[in-house]
Amino acid sequence: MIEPGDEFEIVTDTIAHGGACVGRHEGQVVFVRDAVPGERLRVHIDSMGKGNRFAHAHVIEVLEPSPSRRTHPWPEADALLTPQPVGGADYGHILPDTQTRLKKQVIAEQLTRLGRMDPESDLLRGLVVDALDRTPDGGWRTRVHWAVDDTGRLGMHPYHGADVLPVQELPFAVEAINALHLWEGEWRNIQRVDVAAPSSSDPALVVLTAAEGIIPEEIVDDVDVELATCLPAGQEVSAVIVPAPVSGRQRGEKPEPQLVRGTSEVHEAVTAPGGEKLMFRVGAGGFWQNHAKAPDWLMNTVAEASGLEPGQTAWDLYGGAGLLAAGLADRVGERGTVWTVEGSPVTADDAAHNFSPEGRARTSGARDTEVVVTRSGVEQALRRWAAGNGGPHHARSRRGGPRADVPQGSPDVVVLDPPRQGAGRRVVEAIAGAEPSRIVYVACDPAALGRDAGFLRDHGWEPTWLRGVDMYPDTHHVETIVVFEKG
Ligand SMILES: C[S@@+](CC[C@H](N)C(=O)[O-])C[C@H]1O[C@@H](n2cnc3c(N)ncnc32)[C@H](O)[C@@H]1O
Repeated sequence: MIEPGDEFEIVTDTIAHGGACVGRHEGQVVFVRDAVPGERLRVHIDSMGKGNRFAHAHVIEVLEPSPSRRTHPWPEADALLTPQPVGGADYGHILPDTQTRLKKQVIAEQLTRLGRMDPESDLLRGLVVDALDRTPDGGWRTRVHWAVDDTGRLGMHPYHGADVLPVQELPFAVEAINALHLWEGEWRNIQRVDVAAPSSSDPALVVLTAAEGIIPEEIVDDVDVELATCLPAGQEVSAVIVPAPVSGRQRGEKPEPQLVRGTSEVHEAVTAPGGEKLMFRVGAGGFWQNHAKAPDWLMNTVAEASGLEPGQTAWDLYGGAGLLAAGLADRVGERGTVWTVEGSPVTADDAAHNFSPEGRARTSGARDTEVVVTRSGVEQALRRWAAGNGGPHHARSRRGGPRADVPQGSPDVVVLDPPRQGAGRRVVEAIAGAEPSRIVYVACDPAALGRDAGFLRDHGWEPTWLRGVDMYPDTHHVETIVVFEKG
């Protein structure tokens, strides 16, 4: 029987969802971090899983390396160099082509195991995972964050740990982020530092989250001095301090965010399907895709996968600042309708702005497209839609007319792009109940996708198109797009 603290040799077999490799020791399954399939390793058992049925381990020594192993490009994240590697690059020790191949295996495995798809189906056998290029500076991430330690220095957390380990330059970040040298500051009274480096000519936006009990207004001057210490001469930046998040139980007025320099938003430039340049406003803390090349790829791929025709109606659930909605609006044109639903107040406000007359997220073919932006949880919005469209909670607005915040009529296509936990049974069933002809599921977690694919298949929806995209290099994360059609 394996116990925490045990050390032994093991040969790793396959890759598992979540980044670890699977091996066996005396008949028991062991999930080994920092490994590559097919390696002989010496491992240390860190913990046992549910009912002691499996164990979690990390590598102490590589006895026979895989030909796909490389020196980790980031020493602070290299498990062979440090006992507490920082998170955020758990595939860094694997050659890039092998990373993509392993991600393909994980998608296929989750769609088979949880989605009950046939592993021998043409779709799974022909699965392609595209890899997005990095920017010329070698980075890819346009959104990063650091934790702050007790002395005000920037750092990152280790895998599943609360410590803050000092970290300076981030090798995966685009140059515009590392150029700020923020690690040279002492960020007292700050608990977290986020940076957004936009694709437009706007300067990067630094969002500093105040420590618990600190009022942003009182530390504006300190933060400004610290910025002056770090930034190279002539380096422009925007910076805003936001208050510490409040838990549901805390009462009283929340302190206001305080602008320190520049503006509290950035603009993101994206190339639409016909080649036009669109611009999206993204406010401080608002959602935007992380990989510099992801917005173009996603907008274009999803628009095409939707198969939408002029005059049709599309739903864009978990819509963010309207990235995918803009591509859908371009396809349905001036007689069509797009309904986009977003739960975060900042991001929903960005979407509303982006499709307003002042916004710049419409292609020339979508100037008059009806784009309805609803700030709401998706589940609640779908309930309101059902109530206004003869569903189980059929109802009119309080004034007696149709409900203003949801469109009338059924969708032709539903696109959904939920966060990691996926959409879940209730949302999936509500979408199926709206009877679109096509559902396009954009997933950042293959296991949640597999589970939701299983729900859709229970209702007679079958995957008809599938594509992966490796837009999180050096991590185990991967994006998958699946088109489902009825029957
Ligand atoms: C993966 S992002 C996709 C955003 C957008 N499609 C894009 O590509 O930019 C998911 C979005 O869903 C929002 N969100 C998360 N849970 C939600 C919920 N239950 N209801 C509505 N929106 C939600 C998040 O704020 C985030 O903007």
